[in-house]
This record gives sequence, structure tokens and C-alpha cells, in this order.
Amino acid sequence: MWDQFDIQIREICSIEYLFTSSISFSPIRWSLVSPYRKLIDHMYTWMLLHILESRTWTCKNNGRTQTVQHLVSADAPTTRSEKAKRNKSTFTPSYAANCLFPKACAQISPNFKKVSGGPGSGKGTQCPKIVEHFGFTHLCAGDLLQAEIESESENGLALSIFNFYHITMIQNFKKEGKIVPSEITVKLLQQAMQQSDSKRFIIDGFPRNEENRAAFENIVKIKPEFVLFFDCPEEELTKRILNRNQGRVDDNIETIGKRLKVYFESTLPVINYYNSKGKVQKIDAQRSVDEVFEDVKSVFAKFKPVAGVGSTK
Ligand SMILES: Nc1ncnc2c1ncn2[C@@H]1O[C@H](COP(=O)(O)OP(=O)(O)OP(=O)(O)O)[C@@H](O)[C@H]1O
Ligand SMILES: O=c1ccn([C@@H]2O[C@H](COP(=O)(O)O)[C@@H](O)[C@H]2O)c(=O)[nH]1
Repeated sequence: MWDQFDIQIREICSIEYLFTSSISFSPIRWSLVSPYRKLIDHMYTWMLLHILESRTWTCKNNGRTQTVQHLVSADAPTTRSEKAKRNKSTFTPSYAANCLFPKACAQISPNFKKVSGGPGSGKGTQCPKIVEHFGFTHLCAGDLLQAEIESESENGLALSIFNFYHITMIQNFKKEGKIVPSEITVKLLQQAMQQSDSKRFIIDGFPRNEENRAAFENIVKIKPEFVLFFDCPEEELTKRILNRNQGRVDDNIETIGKRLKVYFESTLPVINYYNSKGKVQKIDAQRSVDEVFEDVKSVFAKFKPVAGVGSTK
């Protein structure tokens, strides 16, 4: 069953063996590198992860062969305590290899929708209402990225070079209103879906561009049943964001301009794509919160309320 998988593991283990033997079997060399051992560990882990993540893995799930990308990340530690442990000492190369379990093959066949609209159009305001009334699990891509920044930052001094690079990159993309690389966002969404017991998801603020859409469909292998599009004019979006007052680094006039540009140039074409597939449910979002929700309700009317599922907001 795991033939190809075993070969890949052996390949990785042999890289590990070569590396450790080159520094541990020579006392002179070891004394030279030992002060930098932690740094070397991190560089080595980063190198291994890079190799692991750049590969496509094959495994069997319920008798079906599947090709899976990002196997490590899909099964990498995700809770705060697991991450803390990983950052302190256990995130060694062999730990990375131990992460290679076939969980990434687990099938998710959720009943799911996407919510799209410009920054400030009211997605984050309406989604919790949808959760409350219709029982979907709300996954907000922007919140998942922010949570990633915060959970990594909590590890303070134990922050590895790899994680430092990772969170700085996400932070910079956010500050600049740019779209974070798909593999990061898709990975976070995929993990959140796999960790959830729910099979009914509402994904908020994603995909932001065509590449996001293609990556999600290729990796997660599901398509939205419909896309809720909150249509709102630019001046209203700007006004709402400037009034939001939640301390976000990107809620300032300069970044808003950049976010709107990205929205018109990259996100609207994805909405047009879904529209061409007959999947877009457009809602006039320039009305009161309650009026907008009345329209949302009529779109979701065919779904019965389900208790006991949550929101990321
Ligand atoms: N229908 C509405 N009328 C007036 N203000 C609204 C309405 N809906 C939301 N708002 C307000 O506009 C601001 C932006 O709303 P919200 O955070 O829900 O937007 P969003 O689409 O999730 O934005 P982003 O994509 O930037 O996260 C908030 O301060 C919210 O209270
Ligand atoms: O799929 C996504 C979602 C978000 N981002 C980045 O985060 C900020 C804020 O997102 P909001 O949905 O407005 O909270 C956005 O400007 C992007 O920089 C992303 O890259 N991809």
C-alpha cells in the first residue's frame, strides 16, 4: 500500500543521515558548529520541509490511489500546544518525517458555499448570522491568516527562522493589501476543514484571485455550491472600512486603496468566473444589515437550521 511512500521516506531519512553524520562523526567539526546547532537545526528543518512540500505524494485512501500535495503541512501540528512543542525542540527533521501520515487523504465532501465581496462589504457581519440561522461552519480566510500570525508570534524567543520568515511574509502581504500566496491560505483552510466535524462550510473572503481558486480546487478538490456576492459601491466600502475602528493594520486610507485595486483587478474576475457557471447569488449590500440579511436568508432558505456548529469570528 505504501510502496511509493516508503521510498520517499527512505530518501528523506538518508538525507538526514548524511547531514547528521557529517557533523557528529568529526569532533573537530562538531566543536566548531555546536554553538550554532540550533540555527543549523532550523535551517535543516526548513530545507527538509521545503523538499517535502515541493513534492507530490501518492497514497491510498479506501482503496483509491490519490495524489496529495503538502502532505506534511496538512498533518502538521496545528493546536497552540502542539505548535509550542514544535517550536521549542521537537520540530526536528525526524519529527517532520513522523508527520507523514495519510490524514491528508481523508475525504471531505462538505456542503459548502463561498461569500465574496469587496473589503468592507459586510461579509464578516453577515456570516455569523448565517451560522446562527443555518448552521454552517464559518471559515474566514483573513481571520485564519491573522490567527496564524498570532499563534506563531506567541512563541516569542523560541520562534524559528522558518516561522519568523513565514509570519513576517503574511504580515507584509496584509499591510500591503496583497494576496498571500495560495499555498498558505489553502493549507490553512484545508486544515480547518479537516479538523472540523462539520461538513457544511461557509468560506468567507476567499478565493481572492484566479490562482487561489485553482489551488483550492486542485488541492481540496471541492467546488462551492454557490457564491454569495455582496455588491457594494467603492465609496461605501471605503467609508465603512475607515469607520470600522478595530485596530487592523490594513484599515487606513493608503492600504484601502491598494486592497480595492486588488479587489477590482483580481477578485472580481473570479466572481465573474463563478457567474459564468451560474453560481453567483448577488446581493445589494448597500442597505442596512437587517435588510441585507433578509436577502441572504432567502438565498439560504432551502437549508434547514442545524445546531452546534461555530464561526471563526
Ligand atoms: N449593511 C451595513 N451597513 C452599514 N455598515 C455595515 C453594514 N455591514 C457591515 N457594516 C460595517 O462595515 C464595516 C465592515 O464590515 P465587515 O467587517 O463585515 O466587512 P468585511 O466584508 O468582512 O470586510 P473585510 O473583507 O475587510 O474583512 C464594519 O464596521 C461593519 O460594522
Ligand atoms: O484569502 C485571503 C484572505 C485574506 N488575505 C489577506 O488578508 C487581508 C485581510 O483580509 P480580509 O478578508 O479583508 O479580512 C487581505 O487584504 C489580504 O492581504 C489574503 O491574502 N487571502
